[in-house]
Amino acid sequence: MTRQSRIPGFRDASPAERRAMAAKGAGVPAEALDAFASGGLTVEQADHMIENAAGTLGVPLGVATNFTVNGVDVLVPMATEEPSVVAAAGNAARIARERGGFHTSSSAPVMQAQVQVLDVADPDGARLRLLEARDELIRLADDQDPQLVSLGGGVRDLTVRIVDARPGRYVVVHLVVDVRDAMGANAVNTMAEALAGRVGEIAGGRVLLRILTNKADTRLARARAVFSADALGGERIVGDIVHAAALAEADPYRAATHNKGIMNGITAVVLATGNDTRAVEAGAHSHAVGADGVYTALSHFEVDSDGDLVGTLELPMPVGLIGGATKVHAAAGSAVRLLGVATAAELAEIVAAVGLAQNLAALRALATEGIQRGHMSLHARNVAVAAGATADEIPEVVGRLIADRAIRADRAEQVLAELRSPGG
Ligand SMILES: CC(C)(COP(=O)([O-])OP(=O)([O-])OC[C@H]1O[C@@H](n2cnc3c(N)ncnc32)[C@H](O)[C@@H]1OP(=O)([O-])[O-])[C@@H](O)C(=O)NCCC(=O)NCCSC(=O)C[C@@](C)(O)CC(=O)[O-]
Ligand SMILES: NC(=O)C1=CN([C@@H]2O[C@H](COP(=O)(O)OP(=O)(O)OC[C@H]3O[C@@H](n4cnc5c(N)ncnc54)[C@H](OP(=O)(O)O)[C@@H]3O)[C@@H](O)[C@H]2O)C=CC1
Repeated sequence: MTRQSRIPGFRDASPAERRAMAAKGAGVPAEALDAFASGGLTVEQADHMIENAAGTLGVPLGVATNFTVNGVDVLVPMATEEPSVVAAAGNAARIARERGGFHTSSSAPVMQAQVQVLDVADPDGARLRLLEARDELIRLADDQDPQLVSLGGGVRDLTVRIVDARPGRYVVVHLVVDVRDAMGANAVNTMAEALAGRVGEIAGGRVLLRILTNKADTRLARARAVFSADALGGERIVGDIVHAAALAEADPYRAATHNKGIMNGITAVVLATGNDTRAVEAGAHSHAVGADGVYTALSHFEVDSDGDLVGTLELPMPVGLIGGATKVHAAAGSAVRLLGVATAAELAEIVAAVGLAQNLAALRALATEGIQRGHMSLHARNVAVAAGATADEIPEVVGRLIADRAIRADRAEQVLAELRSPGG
């Protein structure tokens, strides 16, 4: 069936209606999204997931509309506590779909583990001895995960670096592993630990660390979209968005905020699908450091020959559909069903598209009216609730805060007091 992510009336529906509309749009049974209603995790389940579990923590789960990725409509589950993130993603996706939506690609799902060797008398000699033993070491690593190998994954390469550090020179072996549909940390860590003894013998040193690197620059996801100048508001706004992005490329102070905007979208999808947000964030920020050692923007914006804006984003995306919490958390399972993805690569590419959308929405707001009007209008609901407004009172309090352009706690309390006073 054809999937439909452009759903009239979605924003004005109730959460239960939205679940039904989203399931219909994604072509999955309505009950596939039931876990979104309960949060998908009991305290008993939580007790099996982490140590000293004392409960669970609820996070809002929204669905971003309007996404088209590689010609297919996608409804995107986003877990976030921040107002305006889900609206902004849907807003940019609506603009992108005019020019065909997002186009994505990814490298093979390859992760790397590092094995650090200390006290090596001849690091250059050790490096070549390890490379001579490459086939033996790869076989030893692959033997640790026959299931992964049978699925078409397994070790793809073994490389050796010499790292000059303060106390001396370290020989560092990199095990390069195709982890298929897993995030891969457990898989590659098991392999790295299994290699340690033999690597130490061959190098003639003492093995210390044996662990995945989160600088996952061999596992990249990419997204590209064209945003029409008309839909963005004209040539001047396109130019100003390019200037806004250019500042992020040139200035680490702006780059950190620019990339935070990208991660607003990325982390929300990564969390919703039960993946490791810290791994993705570590990969993204390490990738944002250029060859010159300077932290810069992860995305790029330029103007095409038609005068439209072209946005591109490429970053490490170590996400999986197997392992970690992805399979045990019912709401994460629902999120994956909503997305309709069958491989980790498909998930990674959609996450990159959401990151680009999020970035464009923020840049457009910043290059035009500023962030506060759109963001703070949506944040006004939080301010009203924090001031003690009940469900019946929220719309009136929010309306007055926006009209007064004073989205502040003290003003919300004042408005509430007025509303509750006789004749208010
Ligand atoms: C907030 C909007 C979207 C309003 O934008 P708008 O133009 O006032 O909204 P609209 O009513 O014309 O609606 C346009 C589309 O936005 C979506 N939309 C609009 N409102 C809703 C809503 N209530 N619920 C659900 N969806 C909503 C929705 O997709 C809608 O189209 P539709 O599908 O309905 O045809 C816009 O101002 C925007 O995109 N702002 C950017 C907000 C943002 O980036 N927030 C992130 C938090 S700020 C931050 O942390 C990062 C930052 C900004 O510092 C990063 C950086 O500096 O680069
Ligand atoms: N630095 C970091 O980022 C670290 C992260 N972690 C955590 O590691 C966890 C992720 O580890 P990960 O290795 O993904 O999880 P798992 O070990 O749970 O899952 C991977 C395993 O699943 C099996 N498998 C079954 N089907 C597939 C398939 N289609 N594709 C790939 N593997 C398949 C494989 O073999 P088999 O059946 O033999 O297991 C594979 O080894 C996360 O919870 C993360 O938070 C842990 C340490 C460090």
